Amino acid sequence: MPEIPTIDLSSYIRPEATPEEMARVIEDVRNACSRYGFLQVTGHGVPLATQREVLESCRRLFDLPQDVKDSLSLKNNPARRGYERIGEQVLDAKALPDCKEGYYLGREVPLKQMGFLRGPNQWPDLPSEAFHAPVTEYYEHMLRLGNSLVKILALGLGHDVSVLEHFTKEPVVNLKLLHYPKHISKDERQYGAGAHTDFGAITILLQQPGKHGLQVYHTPSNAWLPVPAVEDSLVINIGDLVNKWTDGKYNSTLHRVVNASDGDRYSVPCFYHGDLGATNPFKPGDGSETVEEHIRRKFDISYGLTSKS
Ligand SMILES: O=C(O)CCC(=O)C(=O)O
Ligand SMILES: [Fe+2]
Repeated sequence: MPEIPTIDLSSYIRPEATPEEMARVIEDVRNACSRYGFLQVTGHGVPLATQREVLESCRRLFDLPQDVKDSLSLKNNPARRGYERIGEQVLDAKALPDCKEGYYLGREVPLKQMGFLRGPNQWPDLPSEAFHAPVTEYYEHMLRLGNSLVKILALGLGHDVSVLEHFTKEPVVNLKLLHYPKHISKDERQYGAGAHTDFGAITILLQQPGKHGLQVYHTPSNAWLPVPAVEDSLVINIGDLVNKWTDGKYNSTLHRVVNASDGDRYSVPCFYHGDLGATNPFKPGDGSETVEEHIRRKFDISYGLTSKS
């Protein structure tokens, strides 16, 4: 059975990395992206304590009373920051609504500049050290790692990193805190997250260690490959934007979640969408839609929203 590859990023990230070491990482990432659209990374520079704290923050948030969480709903927020109830998102229209609850947050943007995917966060009423501080710290690491990863991808495609100038100018990078309750449904159409591809450029996913459940579709073997939830490994996957921009050279691959653990499962995907006004950095002037147009269409469909609601 094929396996999603694991790549040690430290030989690219560390300051004393040699050009040969960096080239090796670029090549390994390129192969994983074209073969699977998915990889796991170690040596990514995100401290283990920061990973544990953000997962604890998930638990604290989702343990709040339902009415408190509902008062933070993303549906009332034009920036689409905030809370999604269990069953509110339908990632696979052929399956039942997702058995997960979620919470979006991103860069703090002043209210007067609020627009789709940009604006102030909706912070729950929890002490800073229990939520705001650890989540913000994790977010800063995601920004840094995301910026490195998009460079690695561009280099692997044979481009100079300067092609990313507009795309990385003011990138929309959003975290989603997720909670999957214990899977009890006997209905085979019920998933934690229905089969989908991610909308944006790349996703960096933290899974709660030992809480397996993520499965990736592998076309050549017509099989769903499990991506084990290994401590200190982050899952990276290609989203639809990069798939489209590279004509499928880097694949956005179908994946889904069934909480395989005996209890709650928490995870934290980070969606690196890029600058909302950017178009294809690898083929400038190809007439492709902007990042904003692309994401808005996919996002709104999955929540049954129209752009105005
Ligand atoms: O929770 C996971 O492991 C994956 C979540 C996911 O695929 C998503 O939110 O797009
Ligand atoms: Fe996903």
